[in-house]
Amino acid sequence: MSDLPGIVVTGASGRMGQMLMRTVLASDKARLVGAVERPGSEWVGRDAGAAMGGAAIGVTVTDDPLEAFAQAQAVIDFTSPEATVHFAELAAQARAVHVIGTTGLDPAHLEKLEWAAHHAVIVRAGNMSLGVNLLTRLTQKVAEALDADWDIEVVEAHHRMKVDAPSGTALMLGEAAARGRGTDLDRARVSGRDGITGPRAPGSIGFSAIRGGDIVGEHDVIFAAAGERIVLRHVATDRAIFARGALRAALWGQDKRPGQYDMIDVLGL
Ligand SMILES: NC(=O)C1=CN([C@@H]2O[C@H](COP(=O)(O)OP(=O)(O)OC[C@H]3O[C@@H](n4cnc5c(N)ncnc54)[C@H](O)[C@@H]3O)[C@@H](O)[C@H]2O)C=CC1
Ligand SMILES: O=C(O)C1=N[C@H](C(=O)O)C[C@H](O)C1
Repeated sequence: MSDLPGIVVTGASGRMGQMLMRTVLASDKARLVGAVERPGSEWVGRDAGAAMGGAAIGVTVTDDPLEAFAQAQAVIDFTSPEATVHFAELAAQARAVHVIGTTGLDPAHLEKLEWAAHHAVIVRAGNMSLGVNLLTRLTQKVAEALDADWDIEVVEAHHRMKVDAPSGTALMLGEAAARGRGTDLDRARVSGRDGITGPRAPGSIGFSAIRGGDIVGEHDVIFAAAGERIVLRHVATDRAIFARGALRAALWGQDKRPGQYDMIDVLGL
């Protein structure tokens, strides 16, 4: 039997789940040992490769995460906040690295991840791509260099099926801008203006979300001053960038101590 790290992908039938399974199957650094879907999914009980429309791969999609995680060195999880919190507990019990791409987690969800991170490695990021993580660094630097005369706005666009807003990436970029400016995003954040809003609150960081069609993910960080404007932009055209980052995180986490990490740690940025 191969000693390559065994990976379980949760949310196997999802947009990211399928991309993740293809990425792991194509890798010579890891092997796919499990695929998990929610109870009631028509994928449960089917071979994961066949369910994706290809050849059988010998991995049956299951709705029993506990059984699947017991064979895994890492769980890659792009599902929903409720599912992710549940998986964190089970991955910690199995001492498997838990790579979390799920977005839309609220403070109560994040608190529950704290417990799990005492027992196992968690790598979580609202965006697993190299490009976006580099952009967070650039955003922080630009925000550090500019004074409060420069208004900061984050604009994001995603496909029509996306359920959370602002996107996890937009929040990462907003956090980076707030850090650079020495402020707290929770206080500075203004989302989705509508109606008679009055003039822009000085020092605020604004978020706007566009939803439509099959847009993979686009993010602009706008620094606007009187007479000039800087726009930092990332455009994702292929979900493979997120899957590659997630697999890299799963491998990176293998020899790390329990705790919470992000893609800046993984990429060494
Ligand atoms: N961090 C990153 O780089 C990225 C994060 N995402 C995030 O990943 C998440 C998923 O995105 P998509 O794949 O587009 O969504 P999707 O809706 O296509 O897939 C989610 C899958 O999770 C499954 N699921 C839900 N609850 C489950 C449970 N209890 N057990 C097992 N499976 C369960 C659903 O049945 C579905 O197949 C979202 O939060 C999205 O924002 C998406 C792309 C990149
Ligand atoms: O739901 C998506 O599709 C994406 N979600 C992540 C986010 O919320 O930022 C990452 C990427 O933009 C795609």
